[in-house]
Amino acid sequence: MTTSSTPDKMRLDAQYASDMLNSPVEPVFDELALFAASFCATPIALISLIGKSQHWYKASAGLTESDQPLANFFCDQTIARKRPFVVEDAIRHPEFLHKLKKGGVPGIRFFAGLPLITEDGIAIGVLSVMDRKPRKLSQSKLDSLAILARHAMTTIELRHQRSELQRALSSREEVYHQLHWQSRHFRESQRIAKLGSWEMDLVSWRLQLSDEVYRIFGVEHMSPTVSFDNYLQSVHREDHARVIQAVTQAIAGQSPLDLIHRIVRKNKEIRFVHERGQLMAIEDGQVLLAGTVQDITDSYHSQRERDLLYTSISKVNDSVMITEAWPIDEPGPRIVFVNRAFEERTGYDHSEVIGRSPRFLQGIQTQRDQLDRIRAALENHQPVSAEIINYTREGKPFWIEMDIAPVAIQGNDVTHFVSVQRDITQRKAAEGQIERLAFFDPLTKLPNRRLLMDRLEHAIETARRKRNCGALLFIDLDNFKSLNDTLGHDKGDLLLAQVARRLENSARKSNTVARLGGDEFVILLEDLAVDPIEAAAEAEIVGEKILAGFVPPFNLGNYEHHCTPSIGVTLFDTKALGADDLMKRADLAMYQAKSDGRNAIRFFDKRMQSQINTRVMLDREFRRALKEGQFVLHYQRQVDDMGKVTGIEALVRWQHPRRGMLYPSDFIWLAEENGLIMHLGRWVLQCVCNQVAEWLQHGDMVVPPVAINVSARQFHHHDFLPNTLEILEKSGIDPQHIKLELTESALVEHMDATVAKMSELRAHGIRFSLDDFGTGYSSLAYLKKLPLDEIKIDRAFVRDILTDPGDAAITQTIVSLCQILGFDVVAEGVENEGQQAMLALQGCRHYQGYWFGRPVPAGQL
Ligand SMILES: Nc1nc2c(ncn2[C@@H]2O[C@H](COP(=O)(O)O[C@H]3[C@@H](O)[C@H](n4cnc5c(=O)[nH]c(N)nc54)O[C@@H]3COP(=O)(O)O)[C@@H](O)[C@H]2O)c(=O)[nH]1
Repeated sequence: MTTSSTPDKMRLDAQYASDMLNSPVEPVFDELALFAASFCATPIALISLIGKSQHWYKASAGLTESDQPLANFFCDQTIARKRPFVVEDAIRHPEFLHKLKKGGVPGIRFFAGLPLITEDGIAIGVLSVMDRKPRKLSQSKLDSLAILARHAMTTIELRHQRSELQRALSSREEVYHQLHWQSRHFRESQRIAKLGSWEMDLVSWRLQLSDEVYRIFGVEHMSPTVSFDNYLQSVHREDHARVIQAVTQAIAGQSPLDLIHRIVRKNKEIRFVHERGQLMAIEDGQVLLAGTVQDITDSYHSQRERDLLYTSISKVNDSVMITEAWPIDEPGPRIVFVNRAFEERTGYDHSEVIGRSPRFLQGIQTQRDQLDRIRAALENHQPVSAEIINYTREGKPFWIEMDIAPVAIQGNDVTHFVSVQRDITQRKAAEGQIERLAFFDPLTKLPNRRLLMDRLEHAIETARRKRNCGALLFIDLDNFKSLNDTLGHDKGDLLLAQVARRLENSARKSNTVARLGGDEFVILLEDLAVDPIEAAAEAEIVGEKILAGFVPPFNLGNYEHHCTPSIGVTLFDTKALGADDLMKRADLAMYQAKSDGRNAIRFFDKRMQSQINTRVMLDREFRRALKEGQFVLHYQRQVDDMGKVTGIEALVRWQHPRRGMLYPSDFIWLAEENGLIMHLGRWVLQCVCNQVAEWLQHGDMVVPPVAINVSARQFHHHDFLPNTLEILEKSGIDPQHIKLELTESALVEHMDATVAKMSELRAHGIRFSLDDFGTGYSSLAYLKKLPLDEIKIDRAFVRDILTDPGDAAITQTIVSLCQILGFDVVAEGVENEGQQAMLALQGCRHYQGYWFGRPVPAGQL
């Protein structure tokens, strides 16, 4: 229901203040309305309050919904007039005619309203009676209605006062709760913080203390205030003077109160308190000394403990370093503390190291394996001990023994590592000295028998595991005793020291050269070949080097001495004997060398010895053969399927003065082993070039390319390329006449270098043939890379080509492969017509073999 009149702000405020709007139904107003209706004998009575946009019917009797607009209108008029308003017949009232016309015949003809006016004179509502027919209202009745209206207003005002009272009460309760909470909160805070508060009256020197102060001092809360003297009774006697002085100064305004002193509780317990205070002005101009007292006993003790710990750690003789616990990876954990001993030992001031990772202490000699071990432990937050080398600020290495422990200062999480380090440089030096004495010969500085035996045991084990061989060379100086007897022990010692160096020069660094005592030395060779004969050859080479190393005279002061060794050799392999037995065998072999005339090498094993003898002899004969020109070349033709000669292969032979003609299989291995293959290879090339030049000179034959076999060791020698080009150039023949035959094994080693070398030779016109194809790696990958001209099918496949389908399939595959890759293909070892026919059927067009001609001297080709 809306009100048509302009809201009066004051009226609204008054209504709100009276809490009448929106309030529930109250019987007292209903009774008033009913009484007004019956008293005036009207069918309708109303008590309404006029809001901003609404009429609130606080009580109504007989009013229908259709009556409401007109009733509201009259109420608004009453409010506006602020005095009794009577309309005896609405339709006769010219002032309201326009209003009544809009609504047709009005439901209400008679209206008498009394404004409800507050003490402040504000009309907030209306008490009215209405009738549906016109009528008159006597003055006495109107006066009575006015009394009723005042009564209604009084009721409203009483109601308002009651609300005000309630509001005041609830707000007081809230304040009370707030205060209560604050006071409890204050007390709790003080208790938790062990912080009491006090105020001291500067005239009476009496103190008012908070509850917590009593608790801290351990005294009962008796009276509201205590005297300063009383307070002092709890202060430790020795601290009285300080407390009085501090309080006096604070009162004088010289300095705020701030001191730590002891108190003594009744039970004699001593506690530490921190007093703080300052002057404070309160409302009436009075000045107080207000302050706090805090029980700091626990933190005081732990601070003292920390100080003690810090001072102690700072002063201990061991270096102490504390780092954070992370990061373990780069840049490493940061140093947070180092003590004085650390500074003294490393030469670094703590300001230079705090914040850095301890890694700056490491250097070239710091043991990687130890660092890895430490790291692994730290990653798992485990304690670890290690002995490592660190470096001083000047870069000097020193040994430390260090214990690192993880530290968790908060909960269980490791936050730091503490490292305690002792300098063990001297101990290490002493240990080194002891070790040298225990394991090394002081005269020659070589390992002694003890260390040798240790290493020998180890070497035997390694050989067994790796399934290869090792060797023991027992060396005894010939006629050493007579040197000692004639020139004296000084000279003897001098010789022994020099022998030691020469023996070291004869062996590899990985081998052990030891002195057993006197003039006896041993060399332990490890990692020799798997095959005992090959291993014996390797040991023999070392023995030869030793003999050669003794050829130059030894310089013993102003005396040149010639000395020879006798060397006994024994091998050990997977079936090796124990170290002692091996030593005995090598010793026995050495005696054999002595009895065979000294300055010699002898093997313990007879079969080995004879093989070595043969090899040594062959080696000597080979060298002589090169000098005396005992090598010859035979040539074998290569033909096409028309029988035309398309190539020639040069094959070396050794015309041995005693043993007759020797074939490459008898001596090429030796030439490769002793390195003379380069020498022989040069001779072969030279010889072939001369032969080609001669054939070309005669002009009675078309000279096809001549194939020369080149072994792997020869090809990879750094002199091979320049030597070959030099010989060819000097011979003046066209390099097109030369074809180099290489085996697969020679080519797959050092692939890139091989391809480069072949390419350079090929650029000069030299051709390349791949020998023995199919027996080795046969990898398509390397075939594609190599600058080849020709592939030779190994004679092993040709031999059974007619009977073995597998071999036939291989030859067919090789032929097809060559066709695809664009290589010539030559089948070697063709011994009959059937083999040739089969190869021809498979598409091979070039052959070499006894069927077409054996290797023969040039003149018989
Ligand atoms: N580094 C050098 N190696 C060389 C040199 N000369 C030869 N050799 C290498 O020795 C291998 C064997 O040579 P050789 O004993 O001379 O045998 C060749 C022929 O005699 C033999 N052949 C030829 N036809 C047949 C036959 O029908 N049947 C049969 N059983 N054997 C036959 O084959 C050898 C030639 O083969 P290849 O070289 O593979 O073409 C020799 O393979 C070279 O590796 C040298 O100067 N330097």
